[in-house]
Amino acid sequence: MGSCLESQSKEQTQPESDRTGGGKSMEIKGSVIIITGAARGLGKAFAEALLDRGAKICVADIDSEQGQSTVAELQAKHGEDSVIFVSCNVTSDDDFKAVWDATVEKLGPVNVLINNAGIGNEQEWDKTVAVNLGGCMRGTLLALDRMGTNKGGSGGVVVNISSIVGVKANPFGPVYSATKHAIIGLVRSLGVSIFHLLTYTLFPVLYHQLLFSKALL
Ligand SMILES: NC(=O)C1=CN([C@@H]2O[C@H](COP(=O)(O)OP(=O)(O)OC[C@H]3O[C@@H](n4cnc5c(N)ncnc54)[C@H](O)[C@@H]3O)[C@@H](O)[C@H]2O)C=CC1
Ligand SMILES: CCCCCC(=O)/C=C/C=C\C/C=C\C/C=C\CCCC(=O)O
Repeated sequence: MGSCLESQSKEQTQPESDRTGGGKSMEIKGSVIIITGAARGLGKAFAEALLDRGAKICVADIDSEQGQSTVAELQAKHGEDSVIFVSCNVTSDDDFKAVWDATVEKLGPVNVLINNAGIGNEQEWDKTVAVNLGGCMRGTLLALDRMGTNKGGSGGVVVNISSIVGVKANPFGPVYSATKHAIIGLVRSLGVSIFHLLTYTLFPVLYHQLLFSKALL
């Protein structure tokens, strides 16, 4: 974390209302947005809503078949230049960097990263930590490196997807719940210590999707 906290003293004097990194208000139209885990579910819904508002989207997902199918569907509605698919396992530094580079090359400089990819495997708990928490940490630190005003970037926005069980206990899924609590700790701590980017956390409650349906069967 050392490098991302460089030269914070100047930014710490910024007023709370001016923490977009670049100090500019956010315009969705024309923004370039990477969404992890957007092949389906909530991530796909974010992509649809943002495309409707004029953003350009990179769908970054480990499921290439579903990701390509989703992007074909979205391109049919919004055009080939508006949305791309890049294969990405969020537990891999190399994959994340390749997604960033491909997005810049095909869509332009990135303005927003949405760390949405998540799993709920309580048995293989280390995988759940690696994807849910590791994916958010890796993406947030990469975004700071690529967009941070302290690194010569223009600033930007990172949105990390937590959950209602990130603020409430969930005895049926303690590992999943712990990762969602940790995401809030990450964003809270970044929010008070560095202003090179604007960071948000979302707390969805329940959205019908495949994995959750399977978990209930
Ligand atoms: N569905 C819900 O009601 C809620 C969901 N959430 C959170 O929202 C996010 C999305 O959830 P859903 O859309 O429901 O899940 P989903 O299971 O429908 O979609 C998850 C997506 O992430 C992808 N993915 C999984 N592992 C990956 C990896 N290692 N690298 C890249 N992509 C990977 C999957 O291929 C899939 O496309 C998750 O972080 C979840 O914890 C939070 C609260 C409620
Ligand atoms: C009352 C439980 C509310 C859980 C809200 C939530 O975060 C739901 C997420 C659903 C899917 C997320 C994607 C992958 C995780 C799969 C299952 C998680 C099951 C939730 C749990 O074990 O806590």
